[in-house]
Amino acid sequence: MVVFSSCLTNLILNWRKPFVIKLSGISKTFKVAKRSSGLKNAVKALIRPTFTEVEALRDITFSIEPGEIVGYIGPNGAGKSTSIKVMSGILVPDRGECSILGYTPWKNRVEYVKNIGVVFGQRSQLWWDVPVIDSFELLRDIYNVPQEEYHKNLSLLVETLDLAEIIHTPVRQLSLGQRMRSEIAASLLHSPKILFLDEPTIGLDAVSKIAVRQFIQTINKEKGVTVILTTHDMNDIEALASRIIMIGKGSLLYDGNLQLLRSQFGTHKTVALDYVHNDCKPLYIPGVTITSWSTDRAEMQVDTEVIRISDVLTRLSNQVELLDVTIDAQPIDDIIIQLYKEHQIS
Ligand SMILES: Nc1ncnc2c1ncn2[C@@H]1O[C@H](COP(=O)(O)OP(=O)(O)OP(=O)(O)O)[C@@H](O)[C@H]1O
Repeated sequence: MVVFSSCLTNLILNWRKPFVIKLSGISKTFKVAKRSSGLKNAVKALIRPTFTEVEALRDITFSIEPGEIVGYIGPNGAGKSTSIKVMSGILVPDRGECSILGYTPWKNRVEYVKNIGVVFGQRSQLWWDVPVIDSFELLRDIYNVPQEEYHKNLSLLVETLDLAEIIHTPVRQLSLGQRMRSEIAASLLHSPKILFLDEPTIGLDAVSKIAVRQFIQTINKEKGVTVILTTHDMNDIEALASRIIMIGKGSLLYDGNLQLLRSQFGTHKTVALDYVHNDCKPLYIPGVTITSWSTDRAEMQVDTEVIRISDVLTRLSNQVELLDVTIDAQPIDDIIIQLYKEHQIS
């Protein structure tokens, strides 16, 4: 299994480090009513309902240090949102322990939530019909934020998230990107130490995505906020997270460094060559898959576990006069898909 050695190494390395988040053996099963189509079956289900169980989380264990940005990834239905709900105290797990800043999230909830911020990209914590600023003021009162702290945070958030022009607009009139920036601001008004972001860039255009990413980096660097980020966008992960935790079908599949994941699993490189006009046919080289070949340019995938790039170039330079070479690492998306396939969770 790939939970693997890096997981074990992490556990050993982190043995004595302080943790802000520690999950140990967290499991959660949902009981779902079975429904078949047709009126007869609907009546039957009403009289004698039958249930099936969905194991959303199975024995999830990991720890996170203060100031980390962790990418929490996995395919649809993997259990990411369920994990975030457990960590933010919305859901109580069936088994296992969870300690966040010394709190058990689903106990002492009122005190606990003063320390965390949560953004669900698909749901809003803002009041739909009132201007953004009114929601902010309500949240200030709910979290009991002192006036001075509130105003300091508000002006910083308005400036960095570019909210000045939309703060008096009712939420229902905002674009998705404007709403998301307001949601993120709302989650930070009470100066939380930990921020849970569940798909914060979903549906955003490229400019808004970059703005959200830059902001996450800023609050992490300048305020030391620990960030747990779930996303399907690997660009978010590459831009923000040096560590990823990957789950699939409720189980932990990988916990480790993004670069390590690349070097362990990213064994394919894309090589493009430009050469002096030449009519020769492509060479067969084990470990090399030619994806295009013309009289002055060739593109290929090289499996670096089979052959080194330098050996490929030496063999090809015997055949053509090289003008230019471009080598691209395997995109992280491909590596992730490969891992999902290996675990049969795609
Ligand atoms: N309230 C619920 N009742 C029943 N089943 C649920 C409930 N919430 C989640 N599940 C199930 O638990 C599993 C994990 O769901 P979860 O929403 O945590 O996945 P996810 O990784 O966040 O997926 P996505 O990327 O699609 O948002 C899924 O099979 C889902 O159908």
